[in-house]
Amino acid sequence: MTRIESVRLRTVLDSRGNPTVEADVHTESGGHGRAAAPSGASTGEYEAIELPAEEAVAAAREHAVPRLEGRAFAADQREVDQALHAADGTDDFSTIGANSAVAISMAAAKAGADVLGAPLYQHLGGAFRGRNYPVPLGNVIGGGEHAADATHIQEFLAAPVGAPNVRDAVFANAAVHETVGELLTERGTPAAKGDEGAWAPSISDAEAFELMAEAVDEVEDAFGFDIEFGLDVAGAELYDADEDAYVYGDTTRSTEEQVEYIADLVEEYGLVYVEDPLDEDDYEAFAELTDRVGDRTLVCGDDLFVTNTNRLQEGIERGAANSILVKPNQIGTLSDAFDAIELAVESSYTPVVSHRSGETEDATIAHLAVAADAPFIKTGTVGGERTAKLNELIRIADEAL
Ligand SMILES: C=C(OP(=O)(O)O)C(=O)O
Ligand SMILES: [Mg+2]
Repeated sequence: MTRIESVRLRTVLDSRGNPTVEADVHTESGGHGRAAAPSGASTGEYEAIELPAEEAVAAAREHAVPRLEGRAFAADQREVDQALHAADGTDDFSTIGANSAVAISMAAAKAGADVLGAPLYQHLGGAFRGRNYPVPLGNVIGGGEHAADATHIQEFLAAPVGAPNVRDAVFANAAVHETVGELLTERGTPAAKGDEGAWAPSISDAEAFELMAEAVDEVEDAFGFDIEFGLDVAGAELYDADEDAYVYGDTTRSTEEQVEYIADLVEEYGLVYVEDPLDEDDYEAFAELTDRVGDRTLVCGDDLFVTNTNRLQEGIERGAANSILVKPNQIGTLSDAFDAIELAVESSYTPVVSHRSGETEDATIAHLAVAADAPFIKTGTVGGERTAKLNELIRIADEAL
């Protein structure tokens, strides 16, 4: 019933104005799914390979499409994703590109859901999913690789952990974003926005912490529920291997000092979430920090784990973290992303489903988070490619798909 009739690939615009891969999957029974690959800027060294979009399209047309058309069934996600792996023949999707793979994988899932007449989250997660919603982590102030001349820490993330429902949580994050904008105006600090729509003022990290604390308190009072905040440090971008130190402009910190610094920040600001506080190769320092603060905060591996079960397994064995960021395009298929989530949950690691800095209007990750019962989703705060996911979460909760 869901046999794939055609897979069409093209390049479309992403939010940075770069070309990215879009896939259309049609089934013989008339089902249709469309999905587009996102793209990172602060990418992890161990991610699956994103090829230049046109190259990825050409390679997938040659190697993957013939294995899918007339052969694979869209509703059999494992079969589709195994066909993508077989077509690629490498362990990092360097033949067809993880960008082609993930676009086809997600489009097939949507085509399968279309034929079955089920919302995507239910097709992926089953009948018992759709009652829990992830808390959105909202990027409010940012710099690093996402904006020039802004904070060293890549993302300051509002975390409305006390929100009674997903809609209130989404609006609370937007309110924190707006409040930070007002506070910046009051201080006479001009601010453009970075790649994910977060404010990107030329201020110190210390000032950003002050602003976050003030804005979160204000919005917490207005909304009447608990709002905390967290960080994506993107430590691999700060780490300089030659100096063996974390470089924050004129300030450098040794690994020991970095662990101390982050532990102090967790204490001082009650951070509920710290992503990539250390370099992507340093399981040991991750473990040291997790040992110190893992009972109070999520220590999340993004570049550390790259949604890869082998790297996650190593992290679990070494006690490196207690949370994993899940980005389907880091690993190339929805099946691989689900495997990472399942291994995480079995090992009491909290999965956090995430967007990339380069995005499209594709909202698959909203469905993935609900399907997998992920407690958190990181998908920005404002801006059309970010609200595409946030509004989809609101629609899922409203059963208005
Ligand atoms: C979303 C992120 O940024 P990018 O997509 O640039 O890796 C991140 O680092 O978590
Ligand atoms: Mg990150």
